[in-house]
Amino acid sequence: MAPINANDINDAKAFMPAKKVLPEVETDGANGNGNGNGNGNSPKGYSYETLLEIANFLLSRISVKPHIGIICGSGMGSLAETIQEPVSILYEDIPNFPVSTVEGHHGQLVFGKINDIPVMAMQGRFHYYEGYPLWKCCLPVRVMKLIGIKTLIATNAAGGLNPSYKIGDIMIVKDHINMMGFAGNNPLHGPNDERFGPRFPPMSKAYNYEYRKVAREIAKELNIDNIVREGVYTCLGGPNFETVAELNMLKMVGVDAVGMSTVHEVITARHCDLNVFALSLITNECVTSYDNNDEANHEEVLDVGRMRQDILRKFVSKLVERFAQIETNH
Ligand SMILES: O=P(O)(O)O[C@@H]1C[C@H](O)[C@@H](CO)O1
Ligand SMILES: Nc1nc2[nH]cnc2c(=O)[nH]1
Repeated sequence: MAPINANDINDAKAFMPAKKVLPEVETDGANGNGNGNGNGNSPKGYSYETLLEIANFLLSRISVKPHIGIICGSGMGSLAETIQEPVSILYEDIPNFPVSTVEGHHGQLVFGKINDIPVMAMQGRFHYYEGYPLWKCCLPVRVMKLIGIKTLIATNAAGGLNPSYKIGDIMIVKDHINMMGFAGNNPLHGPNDERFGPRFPPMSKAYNYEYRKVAREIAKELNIDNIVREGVYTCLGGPNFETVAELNMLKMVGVDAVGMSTVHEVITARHCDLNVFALSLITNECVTSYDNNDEANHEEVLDVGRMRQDILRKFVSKLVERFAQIETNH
């Protein structure tokens, strides 16, 4: 057969069904799996130098370096409202920074103090389902490291899979299952920059044991230990909530709560040696039976965040205070 050329292809288009307009999704320009830098130029993500520029841009706007970084989960942005002497910087004003596209994620960094401890909070995180490759979802974690953060507190909204969990419970994350990583989608995919961390970072102690112990003590002091649990989290790509069969499979492999974030942030944080604490607010009970007519929805997720905001603010304030003490004693 004669070879086809560009004109043949154009002619062929005339016989195709009406063209679908697809949203722009960032890929690495190689295999389209979203692990690359999003501009098609290299599979690496932003260079160390670009991240340093972002960190320096932020440092030029603040007078005190933060020690603890907080990522606010869906509907949990009010955690950043406990920050005293706040300096807020919109994501859209930060060079090379992604922007938030999800309701319940405000889209700004807030610097200041909680209980006199310098902190920075992400009021809004980035998710894979928004079209960002995983490395880009986690870019702020590396920026935190470059700014001088020692400890990351990641919060998220999650569906409760453990049948003993109730809506409004707070689950201290003791471990995760990296489902997206099983399929090869990992924020550390691509060439490794040793300035951040090793090629093969261990993950068996990802969630700091001492922090978890202190968190359980704080829960008792605040008299909320009846709603505080400890369990295993997993992240799926989203944006759809899970099917009954998927949830039953996850339950079988030991998942207690399911969400769409955190795991890749924690991997990135541990890679660059940040201490990690994470918690999930259980915003809905996962539907694991075909007889149950309930359906998960984002409005409910945001409502439960609002309902629990006072307790979460008190809990996180105490965590910040005690984690900072632990770090000074080390
Ligand atoms: O940012 P998080 O993980 O808290 O958000 C969860 C997962 C989805 O983004 C959203 C679903 O309601 O909540
Ligand atoms: N994947 C997932 N994410 C959530 N975020 C809040 N609830 C849920 C849920 O049930 N599933």
